[in-house]
Amino acid sequence: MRDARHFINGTFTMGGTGRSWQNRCPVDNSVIGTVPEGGEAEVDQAVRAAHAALRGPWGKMTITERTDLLAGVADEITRRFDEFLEAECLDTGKPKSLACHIDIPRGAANFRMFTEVVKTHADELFRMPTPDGKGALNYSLRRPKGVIAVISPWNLPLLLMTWKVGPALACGNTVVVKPSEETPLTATLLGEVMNTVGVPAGVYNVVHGFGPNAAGEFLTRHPLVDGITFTGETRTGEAIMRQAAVGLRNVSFELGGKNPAIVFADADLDKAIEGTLRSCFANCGQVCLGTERVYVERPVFEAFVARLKAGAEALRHGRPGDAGTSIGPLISKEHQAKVLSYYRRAVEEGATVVTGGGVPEMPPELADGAWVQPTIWTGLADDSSVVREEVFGPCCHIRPFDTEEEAVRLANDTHYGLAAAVWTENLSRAHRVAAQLEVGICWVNSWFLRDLRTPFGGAKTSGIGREGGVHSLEFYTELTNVCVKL
Ligand SMILES: NC(=O)c1ccc[n+]([C@@H]2O[C@H](COP(=O)([O-])OP(=O)(O)OC[C@H]3O[C@@H](n4cnc5c(N)ncnc54)[C@H](O)[C@@H]3O)[C@@H](O)[C@H]2O)c1
Ligand SMILES: O=C/C=C/C=C(\O)C(=O)O
Repeated sequence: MRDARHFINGTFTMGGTGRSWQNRCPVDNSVIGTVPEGGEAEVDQAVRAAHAALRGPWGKMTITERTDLLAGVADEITRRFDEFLEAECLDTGKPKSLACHIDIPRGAANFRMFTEVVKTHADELFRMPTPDGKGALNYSLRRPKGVIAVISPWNLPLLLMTWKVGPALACGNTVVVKPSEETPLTATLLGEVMNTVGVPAGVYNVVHGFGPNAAGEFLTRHPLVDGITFTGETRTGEAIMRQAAVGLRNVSFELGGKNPAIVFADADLDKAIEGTLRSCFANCGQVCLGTERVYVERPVFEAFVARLKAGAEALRHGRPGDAGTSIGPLISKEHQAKVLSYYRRAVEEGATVVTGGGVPEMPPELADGAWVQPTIWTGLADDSSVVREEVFGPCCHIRPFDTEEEAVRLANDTHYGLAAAVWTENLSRAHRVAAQLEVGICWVNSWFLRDLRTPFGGAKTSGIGREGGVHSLEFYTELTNVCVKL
């Protein structure tokens, strides 16, 4: 059994609500352990601890002392790599082969990289003429924003949580994290790391619980919270924005997507198939950046569909640690029901099911897991709900196109605007199309290739703001302009 605990002011605690829930592993629906449900009192304790820590040793550290500590956090995550891997795979059921390349290394990298950003970024300076001819100098100072509320989802729990905690702490803030109720373990484990490394009490806090009218909402409404960074569904973002309006707290949102891939006839088809198999099916399709709409230029449409089908059918469901496993379950039985409802709706809306569409046959000991088949459709109308709504499962719809203009129009025909992938060997076309796509991230001949210095976020209803590199500093710091008359 692996029970989770809140981590408040450097101490692990069950809190005082007396309420808890059972954390289940989606591989077989077995109980992993108990998670305490935080309420208003736990959130208040955590936020007050974080607020006090701003004025304690943490707030007095030099930038070198602070970044040395955070580099130590990265080292300690790496030293305890196997424990983080085990915990993440228990919570999510994802293949270890995936988590050991993506989730856990990025957990460490998110701390290491932002120590570099805060040490190396340049401040703005403007020289200003004055009537007396002596002039004035303006320069900007960056101060921590204060207490940051971090609300994170379940699909890449450690990666997405540390993507916010890393820069927030590097900038000198303190944090209260409300991890997804589905994935409490790695956030808890990170509390042990903070204590081992010597990060002062109150700098990193975790309160477990649910969203609406529960720990998540209490946290975003707390008057001592100075900024809210959230990754999750667009509708949750709208709710959090309303909560943040009271007291005018700033928000940074990374939200949903219905991401297109465009495959031109001149693409290297081997690369396009390999990349699209990953973008549609990696993490069982539960990646915000993942592809759910594929547009393929007509001359290669049939070949592309046939090859993607073969690739999807070659994926092997299994336990996270089994050697042949290439796809895990969805996060929960509840999410399985949602994804399967889209599988049914696709058929009702007239789709041709190229492959999948249901639940795979699993051995009896795994039969109660949240498994679904990788699924490919063709033939849906552009306005069908399966083409317009985010499913967040291992599925895509493939549609042919005839011209570059048509492909761009179809790709942009959505209220979302997170990511796109363009597959072409024509350099001019790649640049031309990328410039027209209404997205925060456009990959050309690749997918999920991440340089952590680059701006990351979504256009339209896929987000507000950008994080990454110096863009994270924009959110996690307040600027003071100092004007000095010479
Ligand atoms: N753009 C990105 O970078 C990105 C990355 C990963 C996931 N996502 C999106 O996340 C979604 C899947 O994750 P999810 O199901 O965990 O999202 P979710 O919105 O249901 O939950 C995310 C978090 O918000 C909390 N929450 C819910 N209601 C709240 C409220 N009213 N106040 C405060 N907190 C609240 C939840 O408890 C959870 O911790 C998908 O839509 C996916 O596209 C986006
Ligand atoms: O599921 C969404 C994936 C988001 C990835 C990142 O936020 C990242 O790579 O920083």
